Amino acid sequence: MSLRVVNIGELVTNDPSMGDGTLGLLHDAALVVEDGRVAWVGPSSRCPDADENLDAAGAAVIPGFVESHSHLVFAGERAAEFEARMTGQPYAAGGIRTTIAATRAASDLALATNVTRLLGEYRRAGTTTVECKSGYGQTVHDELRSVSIARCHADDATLLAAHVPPPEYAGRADDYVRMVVDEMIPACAPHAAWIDAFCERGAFSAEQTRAVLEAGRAAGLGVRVHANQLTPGDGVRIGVDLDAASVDHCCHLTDADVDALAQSTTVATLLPAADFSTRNAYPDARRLLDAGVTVALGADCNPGTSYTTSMPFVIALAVQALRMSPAEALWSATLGGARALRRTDVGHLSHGARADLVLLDAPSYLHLAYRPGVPLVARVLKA
Ligand SMILES: N=CN[C@@H](CCC(=O)O)C(=O)O
Ligand SMILES: [Zn+2]
Repeated sequence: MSLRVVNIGELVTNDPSMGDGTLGLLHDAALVVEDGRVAWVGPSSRCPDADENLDAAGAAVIPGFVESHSHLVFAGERAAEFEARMTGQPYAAGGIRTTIAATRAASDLALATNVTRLLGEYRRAGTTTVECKSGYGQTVHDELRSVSIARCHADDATLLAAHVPPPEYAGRADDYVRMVVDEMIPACAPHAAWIDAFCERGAFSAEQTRAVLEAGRAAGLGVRVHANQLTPGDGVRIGVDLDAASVDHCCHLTDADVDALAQSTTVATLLPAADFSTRNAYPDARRLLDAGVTVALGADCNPGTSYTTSMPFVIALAVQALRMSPAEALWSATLGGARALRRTDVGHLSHGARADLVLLDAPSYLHLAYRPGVPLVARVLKA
């Protein structure tokens, strides 16, 4: 089964060998998909035949967005906490416990239904690859069902074993970490691809974070970290030490953190929608980019700090608030996300890539940032 997409006004391939600049831009282009993969890319006038035809009518086509950071396995919502924040309360990691209580009380069906609802939102807004974390259970039983639901519905499942010490371990975070290492990781690792921990005041210390990540890595999981979100700390350093695929948030970095990232293969994943919704400091994206760090952008959908699934919104925010160029922002939301998940098959439209295409209701990808808040995703094709 093959499909050809013709009359593409502007095609973003993210392959510099195929077109102009880092985005590998082509104009008046066409693309052929065979068995879910990109089989041919070139000028529309020379496009080979295919079983089916799709006329893009001069619109822009981009790779599907790659979301490398989401928390979709949860019950309930926290609009009241949001209102309190918007009227003066600071965000603190403790709000996570509200969602832990609701998630523990929810059925598997309710949790899975929430995940598929949010994945549908992501898809309609152009996202074709989604990593999904557990983390609102924080018992062996609840993390196991959370990570199993994540694996069943999302592309990549992450065991966020250390999100916040749950209420029954209040004041005993070391005991909680011991339970995670001895019981939770052995039970859950077979169902996940990644281990994650929230290294932050009010969540887990540097030593506790390292213990959880090392145990996850020893169980065969790749490493990712919630690092340096609310305060400066050791999360980035630990992530780089453990060859994390990604350190996420990165709002409070020292020069040493930036240098360490620049000399590593660890991606810095920026989540500006969380900073927008908490009114916290944005990360310094320019400092990271100028130092040569690979930067990804994610929406971080979760009920506490970032209840959005819109990567176009994140791109617009990255351009305005993080001072990224429109091209940098699109790259970071597509191929940057793929790098953060250590995937080579998504985030670009080179020959052989998974055919994840987004047709925009716009002549250029620039409109994603130029027309903020406007639903420009006209059609989404996954594989
Ligand atoms: N930072 C920790 N985890 C989430 C927030 C979770 C919550 O507040 O429920 C985040 O990525 O922003
Ligand atoms: Zn998160």
